[in-house]
Amino acid sequence: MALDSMGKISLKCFLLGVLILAVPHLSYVNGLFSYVIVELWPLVLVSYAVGANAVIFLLYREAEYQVAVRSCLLGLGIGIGWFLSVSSLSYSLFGWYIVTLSFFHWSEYFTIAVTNPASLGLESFLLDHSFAYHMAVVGSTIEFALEAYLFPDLKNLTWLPVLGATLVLCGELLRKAAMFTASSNFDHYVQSSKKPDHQLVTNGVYSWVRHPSYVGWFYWSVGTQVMLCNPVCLVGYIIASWMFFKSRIEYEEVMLINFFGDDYITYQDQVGTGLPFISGYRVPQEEIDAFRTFADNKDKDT
Ligand SMILES: C[S@@+](CC[C@H](N)C(=O)[O-])C[C@H]1O[C@@H](n2cnc3c(N)ncnc32)[C@H](O)[C@@H]1O
Repeated sequence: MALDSMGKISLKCFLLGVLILAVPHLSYVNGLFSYVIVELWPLVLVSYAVGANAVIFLLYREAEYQVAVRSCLLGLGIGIGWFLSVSSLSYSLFGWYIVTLSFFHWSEYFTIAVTNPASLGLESFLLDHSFAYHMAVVGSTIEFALEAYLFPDLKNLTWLPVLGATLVLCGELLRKAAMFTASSNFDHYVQSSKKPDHQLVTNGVYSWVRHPSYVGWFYWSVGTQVMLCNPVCLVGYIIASWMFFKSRIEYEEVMLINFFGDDYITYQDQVGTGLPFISGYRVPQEEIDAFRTFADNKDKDT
């Protein structure tokens, strides 16, 4: 798997953004420079962010610039989230949330750049996923801010955020493992017509569950709300994500049955979807029996 030029630009600009983490360490330098860093550190961080974006503006044009600026901002998100998480007790969980979101969106783009560059586009960042997704992020931010103000003790728990972070990490790992396993067969858009090279994947994490990337994303999104100790959004996220993946899996499986026929139906019999109370699209048993009898007879005739 070779990394194409957009993937390289994305990686470089993301790292340029993440490098903001090094800025406080410059305070070890003696003299006036050190004084500026220690006393005026918010200004120094803003200057770094502006400087990094100016470099990108000078280096890249058009499509490359669009990828570069998004990657850099997501890298800066990692740094800013980290600073927030270590500098303020009541807002430290929100800092982790920013780190989590920034890494997720950048790594979606980068993983597609590595595994399926033919389908790579700006939308691979999944930043414009849907209006509902944006509302979910805004809703969780508002709930966190309100509860941090009204019930600060709720945001000072330790075991719940650790549980949430574990869910986020496991969900992220499972999703990325699915993307690497399915490779060029994985597309952010559900395909409605079969590409000539589209193959059915049933190995690796696809032998554990039929929809590993959705299972990963489901637990990742629920994990973010556990991590934030957001009870209202936790319930909302479970219901909304479950409904979203239920309808998406049913639609996707109709397409997959069209593409792969009996091979996919056999796969469905052997492996579950991986999401609770979601069984996917099932062809009625009589139709499967009729089809298999027809296929057997056809084999005997030839
Ligand atoms: C966003 S990916 C999600 C894949 C899968 N549902 C999962 O959760 O890992 C959607 C694309 O993957 C393809 N796809 C889903 N399952 C597949 C499989 N087992 N083998 C090959 N392609 C698959 C679909 O055709 C669709 O275009």
